[in-house]
Amino acid sequence: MAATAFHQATGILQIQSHSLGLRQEIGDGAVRLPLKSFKLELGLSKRACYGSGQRKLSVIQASASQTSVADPVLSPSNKNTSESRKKSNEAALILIRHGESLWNEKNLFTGCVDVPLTKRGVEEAIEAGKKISNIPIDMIYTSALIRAQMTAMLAMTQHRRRKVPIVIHNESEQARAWSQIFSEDTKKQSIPVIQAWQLNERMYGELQGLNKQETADRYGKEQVHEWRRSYDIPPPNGESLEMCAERAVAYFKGEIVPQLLSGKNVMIAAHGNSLRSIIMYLDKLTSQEVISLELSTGIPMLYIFKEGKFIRRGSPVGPSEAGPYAYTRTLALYRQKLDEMFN
Ligand SMILES: O=C(O)[C@@H](CO)OP(=O)(O)O
Repeated sequence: MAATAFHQATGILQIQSHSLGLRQEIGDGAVRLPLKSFKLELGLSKRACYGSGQRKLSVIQASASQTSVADPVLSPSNKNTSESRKKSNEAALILIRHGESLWNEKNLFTGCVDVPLTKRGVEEAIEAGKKISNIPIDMIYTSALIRAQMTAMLAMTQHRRRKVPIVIHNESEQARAWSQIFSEDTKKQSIPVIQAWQLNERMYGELQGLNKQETADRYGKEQVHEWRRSYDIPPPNGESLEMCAERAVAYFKGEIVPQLLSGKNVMIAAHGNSLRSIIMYLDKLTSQEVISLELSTGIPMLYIFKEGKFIRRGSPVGPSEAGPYAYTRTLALYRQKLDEMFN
């Protein structure tokens, strides 16, 4: 459980947390792994160490001179939306690993095999959506795989802003032409969803479809752990985390960072390993540190992009978003507006 207090005057949100939603995995059975020393300080990107112990996180609010997030909900009648977007000096980045898939449930190596969610995975995605229902989202990126796409769409059913996520089809001229929208107002009430294979799960090579436990029994626990978690050792004919990072992080830098720079708030729904590679980049983890980075299914993580830096805001642990997130002033204002408009 997490205890929080938000002080309106100072804008300081304190979280007392046992866990930050990262976990240690045995097969695909999740065991939560509280962080040993995880510091959140604005302006500093801290390395995460993983171990046990209770943490008290104090997140100091950004300066009061910040302007609003890029969403007309903050200024429905304001004609200067683009101007405020230009001035906006922060953007939210949500990362979410897909909910449980049918092969997670069966403890099979999945990789790029396109397997849908279980009922539990559907529920995880909906719960995740509740946790981020007050965070602004202007663009959604998913992998090309259905488990990530289902997760994003199910999560968005819970968003209070009620914008419509719309999959962008750029795969051919015809697809582009046939999916055009002819109303600017309708466009404003929608969120583009971009599907990118570069965000796919790491290609697991000849392990795809094999049972994780049986593979460990056959090749030894250590060998399988090396294939699954090391940075640069690929599974047979598959991608190492390093190879996965070459495409996922390149895509993140080339396509997603420019959106954040323009003030857009972004959600990425992807996979254990494509997200591990992105988090390794965001948190500046070493190839040793990334070995112990494990992500739970369906747990959204929030970063703030500000002045070219990614600041981790913690991760949800409670049943709602009230505890997990250290809102910045901008996010708190966005939420307040949603309260005023939709309550
Ligand atoms: O099977 C997979 O594709 C992944 C994620 O479920 O497995 P691992 O935990 O080994 O990264």
